Amino acid sequence: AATGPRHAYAAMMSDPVAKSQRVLALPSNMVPSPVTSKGHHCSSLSVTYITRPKLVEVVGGLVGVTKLSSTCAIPYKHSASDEVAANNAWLAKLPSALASFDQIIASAQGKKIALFLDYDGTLSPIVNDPEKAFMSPEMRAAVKNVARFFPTAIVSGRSRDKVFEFVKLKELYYAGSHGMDILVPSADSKSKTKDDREAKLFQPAREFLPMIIEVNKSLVEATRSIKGANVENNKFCVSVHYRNVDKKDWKLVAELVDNVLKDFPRLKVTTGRRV
Ligand SMILES: O=P(O)(O)OC[C@H]1O[C@H](O[C@H]2O[C@H](CO)[C@@H](O)[C@H](O)[C@H]2O)[C@H](O)[C@@H](O)[C@@H]1O
Repeated sequence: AATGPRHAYAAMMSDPVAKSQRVLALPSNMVPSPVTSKGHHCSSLSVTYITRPKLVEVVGGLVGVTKLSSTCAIPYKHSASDEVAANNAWLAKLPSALASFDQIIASAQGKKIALFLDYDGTLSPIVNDPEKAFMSPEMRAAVKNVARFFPTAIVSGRSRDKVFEFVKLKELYYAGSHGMDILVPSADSKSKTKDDREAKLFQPAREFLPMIIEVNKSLVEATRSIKGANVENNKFCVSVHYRNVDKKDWKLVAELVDNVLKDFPRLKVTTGRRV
């Protein structure tokens, strides 16, 4: 198993026909683990073999649906040229992985593969109401399919429960609250040890929960008078949405948030898409 990947890679490099026919040897998990019919779990090392065409088919299927989802985004309510410029600068710095798909597949040969997916704007289109950011059945099927071959995680700023409510796939890893709430999927029910069977939970910021509840309350109060502002409790973090706020009040929303945060010096403010 240890030398398999290197041999497969060498074969593909030296033989052009092999590029489309030989198998890739892929260790099956981020953490060494056997692959079961129901997913991945952590107990011993094994290798999953997947052909290059299959790899392209599986990951390409997901990429295809993701492209559809990305282009379905509802047009922004407030168009602004400075925002377009900022977006272009961001894309220049971090070009879309979708444009380099072939390159990614080529460099994946013989490597241990795990998929980390964002939810909003990746698996679901951006919409004005965060409660309605639904995933299409086609996207769910594509994610389910890749998770059969690779450990697949969804990393989101949302609460883990909320993401699961949208995605509904038990075999995935979920990292909610920007990674502060991680759930490792439970293993096959036939697993020998109780530890193996139970899903594993990592919540390194648990001590901050009372503080987050308090900050959520203060933010709701502070933004109450701003039409269109919406506070979303994401368990270990809080989002203040301004997508539906009149553009002239965006600065005010930012000031109100900063003002509340002065009382919580241990918390950090980050920004996202109209959030
Ligand atoms: O880091 P992310 O996983 O991308 O999370 C960032 C925020 O995602 C969600 O908001 C975004 O999607 C909404 C639904 O399409 C949209 O209305 C909003 O404007 C976007 O910012 C989520 O609702 C937030 O809590 C997250 O902070």
